[in-house]
Amino acid sequence: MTTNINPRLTQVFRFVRCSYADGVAELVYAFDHGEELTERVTFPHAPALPASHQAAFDEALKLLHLIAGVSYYKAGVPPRIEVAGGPLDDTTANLLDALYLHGLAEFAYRNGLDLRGRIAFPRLGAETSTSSRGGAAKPEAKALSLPHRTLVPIGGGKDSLVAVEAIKSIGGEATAVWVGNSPLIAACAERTGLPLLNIQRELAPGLFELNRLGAWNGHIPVTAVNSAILAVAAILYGFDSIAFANERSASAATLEYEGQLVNHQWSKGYTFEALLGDWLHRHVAADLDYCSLLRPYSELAVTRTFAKLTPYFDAFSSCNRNFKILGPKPADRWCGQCPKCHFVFLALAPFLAKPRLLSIFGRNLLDDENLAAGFDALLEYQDHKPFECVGEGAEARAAMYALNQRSEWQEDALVARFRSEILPQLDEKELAIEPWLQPSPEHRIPKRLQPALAFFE
Ligand SMILES: CC(=O)N[C@H]1[C@@H](OP(=O)(O)OP(=O)(O)OC[C@H]2O[C@@H](n3ccc(=O)[nH]c3=O)[C@H](O)[C@@H]2O)O[C@H](CO)[C@@H](O)[C@@H]1O[C@H](C)C(=O)N[C@@H](C)C(=O)N[C@@H](CCC(=O)O)C(=O)O
Ligand SMILES: Nc1ncnc2c1ncn2[C@@H]1O[C@H](COP(=O)(O)OP(=O)(O)OP(=O)(O)O)[C@@H](O)[C@H]1O
Repeated sequence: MTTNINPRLTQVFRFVRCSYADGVAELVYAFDHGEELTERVTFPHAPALPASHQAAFDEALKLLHLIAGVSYYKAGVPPRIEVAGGPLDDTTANLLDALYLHGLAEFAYRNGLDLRGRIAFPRLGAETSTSSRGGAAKPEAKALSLPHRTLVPIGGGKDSLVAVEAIKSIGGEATAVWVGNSPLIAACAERTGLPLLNIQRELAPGLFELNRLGAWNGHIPVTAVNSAILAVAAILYGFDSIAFANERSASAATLEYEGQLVNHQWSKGYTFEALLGDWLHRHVAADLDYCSLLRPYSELAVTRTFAKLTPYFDAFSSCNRNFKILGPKPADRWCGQCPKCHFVFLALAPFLAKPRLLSIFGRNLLDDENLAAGFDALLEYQDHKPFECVGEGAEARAAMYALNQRSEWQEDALVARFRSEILPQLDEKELAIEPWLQPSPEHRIPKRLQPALAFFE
């Protein structure tokens, strides 16, 4: 299909319509009056929806349409946004304005764009005074008596597997769910021993055509898209909670640029979690909880816990090169070249026997001088943190410092380089690993799941 317009030259991005039938959601978008772009999400073995759940389902589907539009909007970033159903209430417009601005901040930074003041979802009462915009705050939606069971999304990496085992440790009823057709994620999901749910997502083919025509391109907040898909799934299949595995460190910005914080992982952060969690309570169901089970923990606290989960060692991978839709994937599960491989190696090293770690990665990344620049960026030494899902610079430094004190690591090329070149510029009092292992009190985990936090002690 050709869309034969250059989206960079368009004036309006249109949320045209969304529909659902027989397990398939269709989400339709267009630029100006150009050809329609249709994304499809397929829910397997979808049960019939009880009439009492229809309104909640429609709200969740509408939000999925609005959130998934970010993949297409970014191709042109035109000055105006139109929503077929009409203007949005304030909470919905606030959620979307924030998601598109912050979730596309890396995209904007890398393309030299400034989206501030450009993204404005149409909102009720916007044409009248600002103080009365959107009318009175919407009360909570009614509770749907959703079954006490949890959707646990699986990403193929360590974090979601830790969340699975934490829920299993309290005998919680849970289903391992994943979006897309990655065999690696499927293998991890199967390894959990939980019931499985694999939802398919097909981007509009026209997007790839737009990319070939020179559309704007770059990172999108994919966790928000997956979250909205799972909110629809929770109502459809009957789950009262969605427990992501987004660690505390995900809220930390990658860099600051002209007064704006740019966070590659924005939709994994706490601000988005709170916005979406509150929105679901108000618009969908008072008893549908959206949270991250790992929110109190740093990356290092998570890797310490994961280091005990040996049955997953030959199945998991955090290397995002495995998850590309197009293009080559690594020959084995770890490419060894990307920031995720570097960070996970470094963050697991203080908690795993060295031979075990080397057998997971097939090599010793800390003994390879060619990788110095990659590890420097993780330490925020002469560079900013990479645009990837990696921990904070300070926790990477704490991990490296811990290795520098271990005889089995001390002589490896990049640990020795840390000692001679970087350490003299640091304050050793700030390099202890222990503070990173302490949980923070900030989280939105529902009472029913809170006992699972004991798994991290
Ligand atoms: C796998 C990956 O890292 N992909 C990023 C990469 O995309 P690339 O062009 O190399 O290949 P594809 O992933 O195959 O994508 C093809 C095109 O499709 C567009 N696209 C893809 C998925 C989607 O949901 N919407 C889309 O519009 C994409 O723009 C490509 O042109 O580079 C892209 C540009 O920087 C990234 O956007 C791709 O990231 C994927 C959306 C992705 O799934 N990435 C996750 C592995 C990821 O980064 N997760 C973050 C979550 C952060 C968050 O806030 O959600 C993380 O773990 O930190
Ligand atoms: N394809 C997917 N389907 C459903 N959820 C996903 C998918 N990819 C990632 N997620 C979820 O998004 C969250 C963030 O992903 P992330 O990549 O950080 O986690 P991970 O893959 O479990 O661990 P790691 O950080 O080691 O890669 C996790 O809860 C993960 O389960």
